[in-house]
Amino acid sequence: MAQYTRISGSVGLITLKNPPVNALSAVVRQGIVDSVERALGEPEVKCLVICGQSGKFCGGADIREFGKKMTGPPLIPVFHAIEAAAKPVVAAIEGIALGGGLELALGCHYRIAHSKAKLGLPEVTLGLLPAAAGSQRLPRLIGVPAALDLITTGRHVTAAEALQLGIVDQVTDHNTVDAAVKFALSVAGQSLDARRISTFPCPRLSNLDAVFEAAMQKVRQAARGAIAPIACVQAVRAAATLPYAQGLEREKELMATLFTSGQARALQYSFFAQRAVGRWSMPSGARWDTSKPKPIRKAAVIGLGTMGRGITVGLAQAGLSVVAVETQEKQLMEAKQAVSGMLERGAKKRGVSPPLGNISYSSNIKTVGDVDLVIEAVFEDMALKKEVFQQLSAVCRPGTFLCTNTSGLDIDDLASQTPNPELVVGMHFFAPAHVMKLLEVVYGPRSSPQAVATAMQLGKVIGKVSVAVGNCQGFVGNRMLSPYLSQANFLLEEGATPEFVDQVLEEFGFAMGAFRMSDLSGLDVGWRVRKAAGLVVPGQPARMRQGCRYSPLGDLLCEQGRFGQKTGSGWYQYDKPGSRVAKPDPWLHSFLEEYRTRHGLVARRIDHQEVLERCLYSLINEGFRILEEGIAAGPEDIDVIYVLGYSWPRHRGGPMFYADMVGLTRVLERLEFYHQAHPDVPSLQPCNLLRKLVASGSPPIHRWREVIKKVHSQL
Ligand SMILES: CCCCCCC/C=C/C(=O)SCCNC(=O)CCNC(=O)[C@H](O)C(C)(C)COP(=O)(O)OP(=O)(O)OC[C@H]1O[C@@H](n2cnc3c(N)ncnc32)[C@H](O)[C@@H]1OP(=O)(O)O
Repeated sequence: MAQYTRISGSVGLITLKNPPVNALSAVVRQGIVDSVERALGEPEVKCLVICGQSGKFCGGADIREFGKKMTGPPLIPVFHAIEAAAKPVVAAIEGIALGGGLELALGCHYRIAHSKAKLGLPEVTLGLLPAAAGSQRLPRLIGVPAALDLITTGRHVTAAEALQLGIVDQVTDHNTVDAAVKFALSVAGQSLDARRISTFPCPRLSNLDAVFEAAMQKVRQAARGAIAPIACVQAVRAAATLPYAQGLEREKELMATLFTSGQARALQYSFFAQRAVGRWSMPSGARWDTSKPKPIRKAAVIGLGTMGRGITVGLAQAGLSVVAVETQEKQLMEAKQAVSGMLERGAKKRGVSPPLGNISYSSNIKTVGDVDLVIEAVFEDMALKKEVFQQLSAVCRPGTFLCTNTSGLDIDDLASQTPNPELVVGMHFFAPAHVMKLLEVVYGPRSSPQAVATAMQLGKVIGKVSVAVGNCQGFVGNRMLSPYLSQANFLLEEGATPEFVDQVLEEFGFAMGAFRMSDLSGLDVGWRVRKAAGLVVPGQPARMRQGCRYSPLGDLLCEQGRFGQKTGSGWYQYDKPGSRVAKPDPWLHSFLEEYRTRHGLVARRIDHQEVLERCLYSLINEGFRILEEGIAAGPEDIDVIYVLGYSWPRHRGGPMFYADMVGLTRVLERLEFYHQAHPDVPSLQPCNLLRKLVASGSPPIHRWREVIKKVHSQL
């Protein structure tokens, strides 16, 4: 609702009340209309202030109303009524003014913000554009280049930047409503002619075409197929070239296309999925709301390689006290220098001082005796990790949580090295660990709910989106990647090139195709895992392992020392080791031809559809197996992992959402087709849960949990 009160007799105060973020639901919109009408009708009222309750101005349109039947007054006429008011209306912005929230403020005559407030038009991140006249008012207020930046990126700006850009008129460190009331009284009675943004001409640009061409090129490059950023540029162009009313029409047309698009659905699903993963549950019945985390004040990181350094930076930046341990003095000194550099660069960017004092460095593992939680981040080698866990068990005080940063090793096996396996959880960070948003929190069969809750909470404290998953080979992310990469390799055997496979996957929206990604992360990483799994043993049949098809192509490249970017060659060639520019490699093409000849394989023409379906559907099929086994609690967990950790295009929601969009029947049929053609590839065999979902009439993704529950109860 919107509550109307009077302050100091002559100020009408409208307070938006719709927890948690005062979104502009139908009731709130109606409340604003009624309150404005009332205030304008009261002769004693000289001016109005609009604010939000609980220190939050407004989080924008109510996203939960999208896709439902529209009720209540539409936003544009509401904002026009405010702008047209004959009494000054001041927005008192505390906390947030986002999307429709900022558009509401732009409809007001003045804007006062608290110094800690964040403002922005993030609609593009939901597959939309600021279609409550934001795309038309903002460029008129702050000019085209700045408006293009804000609207196409959706970034939030601080109150200080908003003041500099001219979005707000005043910033206060004190009570914002008091400041707004005082301000409103000071301007009451003055002419409002120069305060109605819709009447402003858009600031002229001499190089208008060049500015929009550059903006379009920039968003096309960054968008990877997303349509909303392009529509945002078109809407701002309308503001720059058309009268306000016509610009508004164009905004409406563009929004109509976006509003019902699959991309908007996917992005809005992704928004809620990222919040839903915080409400985790385990097959044992333990849940986020019944498991209390222990507060972590002091943590230790063991092993200061690339991952350990990133984790140390993340913890220190979040204000925790960190003991950083590396047993070799030389490496310790190098790590200290690197970590300090990362902290200094990060602090410079954020305009704060680097939290160097939060970290103490040591070459002695015994110095971790008084920490609340340890994150072991030594080399990915089970024997080494076991040794470290045994040492930790001896030196840590009772009750210390022991976490391992691993991308796939058995958490339970590691836990068995300690007298308290209930305190052990996996924390799978993604490189670079201080930047990447995703954290897989892996529980073993003996991990206590409190250990999981503590790791999830710590993830939140250091700014990660944490997803709780069960213990299995590769956990969720890497387990699903395995069939995807296998298919990519099989396609090479059958006649495709790395360039073609990558082109198809990048056109789908991945930042990098399977082969460019492997070159970046290093081919030796997978080689080591395959060796440990007993797959790379001399004397084995070349293309079969345990009765299943196997491609040794990656192993053969590694045997040649081709580890990817770091060695200057892998699936592609590079100018020099470490270079990032991948070029097609004639050597690789002849190598593939020789390989096919040696194994009697005849190259055939492979089309886009086959590449996409075999790579993506095998990955999705593994996702269904993971749900069936209870390794992930719901499809949202998998989708968040893929969007945040594996560069799955956000506007496609994630693999499980994509399967829902394609249609489960279609996914099942195509998997059956490919499995018939490749019976020796078990990952193409449709899994039981997928069949059950199709047999249940292919319910939409938000109802899959009901079917999953039934499948689990039958086990
Ligand atoms: C019908 C046609 C209308 C056309 C209008 C077109 C023009 C306007 C479009 C818009 O305004 S679209 C919305 C733009 N706003 C946003 O994108 C903001 C989204 N929210 C956020 O970024 C964050 O939630 C926040 C506001 C910065 C707060 O972050 P915080 O970390 O503090 O909390 P969260 O866990 O993220 O959120 C808490 C809770 O609130 C729900 N929520 C947040 N924003 C909205 C919203 N705009 N509508 C509905 N619900 C919202 C969020 O989902 C969380 O709830 P749970 O999911 O955990 O239950």
